[in-house]
Amino acid sequence: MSTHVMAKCWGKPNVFKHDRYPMFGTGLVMAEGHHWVRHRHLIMPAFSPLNLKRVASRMVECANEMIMRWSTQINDAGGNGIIIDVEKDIIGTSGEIIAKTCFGGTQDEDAKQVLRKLRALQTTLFKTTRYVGVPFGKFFNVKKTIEANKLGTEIDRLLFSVIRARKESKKADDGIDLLGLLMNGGGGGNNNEEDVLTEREVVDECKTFFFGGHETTALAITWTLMLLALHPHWQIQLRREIFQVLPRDNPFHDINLFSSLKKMKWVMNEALRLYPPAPNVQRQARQDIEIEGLMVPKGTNMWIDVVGMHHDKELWGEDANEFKPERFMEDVNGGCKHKMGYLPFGFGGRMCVGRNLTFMEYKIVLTLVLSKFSFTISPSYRHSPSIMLSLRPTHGLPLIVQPL
Ligand code: HEM
Repeated sequence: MSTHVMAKCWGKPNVFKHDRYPMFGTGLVMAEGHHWVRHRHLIMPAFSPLNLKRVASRMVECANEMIMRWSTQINDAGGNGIIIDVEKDIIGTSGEIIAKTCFGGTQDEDAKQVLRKLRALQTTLFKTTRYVGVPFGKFFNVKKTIEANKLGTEIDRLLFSVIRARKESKKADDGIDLLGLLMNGGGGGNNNEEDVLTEREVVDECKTFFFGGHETTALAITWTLMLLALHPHWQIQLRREIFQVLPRDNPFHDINLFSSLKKMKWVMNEALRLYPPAPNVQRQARQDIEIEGLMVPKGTNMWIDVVGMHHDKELWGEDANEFKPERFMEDVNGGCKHKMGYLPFGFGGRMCVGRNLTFMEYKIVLTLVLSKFSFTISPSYRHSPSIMLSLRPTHGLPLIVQPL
């Protein structure tokens, strides 16, 4: 069966669309059919390399603030190094980055509130035992469902007010943050009414970017730092590469040089293989589908276990569980025996729209932290990855951070 036919046969499970509505609304992650085609077409230009280059300086600003906080903490403690919960700080920084990338730093307080409420919403939806998809399941935990809807409405209200304020103020940098681009038809030069998102649609896309855009990227960086702390020779290799490729006095002078950070890319690919921040992808059969003699009846929900697939020895070989960035040296698929075996950003037409933003943020943050500090695992670290929509370290990531 061709990929084209497959794409039309599968949709997002209805059960998740309803359950996750307060978080994503009908934003791109949940959209389908014509609605999805229109949104994807309008949103893609906002993530073009040119637009991303324009927001790079905001990423550098946020990452530098974190570096300065760490340096101050280390100096205050005598200058030799301290234990820092790196996950917490990286998620905070990534939240600031997505807020600035979305809102351009013009509505900082609103952005912070959106992030706080989204986090509370995530805890309500995914940290408690709820019976999603179980018949009458919503009656088992009415309180949590009401709480989630309330938070969803509050986030909507905040975002509507941000959009209206933006329309009234017409700030000079409106066009260079994601919100400005979405409000102007995605930055693709669209002027047709059909080609401009409504306020409601912009709100849902902002929620999607805010949530989908910061935690995943932060976790990619967090798991990478854990792996580098465990494999110091890779830490040294990346640092050496950074100093060879980027000018020491102004590393972000030319963002095009990032493409020469080859080892950093292998390390990122390997971290995303071992600890994919999006640990599973779900689909529902929109019609009866036959796959190599197997009949999947219409309505069937399917989970693609990305973590399982990324650790499958039949696909990756006996060293599947080992950290070996060099497997990506010659092959973007890391030598996986199946072309669909490596899916950190999903697949086909629904592949992650924000991956270039992630690559940029990942390289900026890693360049800055590795240029200033070395990392070792803290004795207090307990390895316990768990899934709360994304794959995260349950007890955070305490690392010993030392100045170079
Ligand atoms: C390490 C970082 C990231 C990972 C691992 C990741 C993972 C994914 C995956 C697996 C999908 C496919 C979901 C599916 O098919 O059901 C996806 C879609 C999506 N991602 Fe990401 N993502 C990341 C970063 C981002 C960022 C930075 C943004 C935006 C600022 C973003 C926005 C989206 C959107 C809007 C979609 C839906 C695309 C569509 O259905 O057309 N993601 N992402």
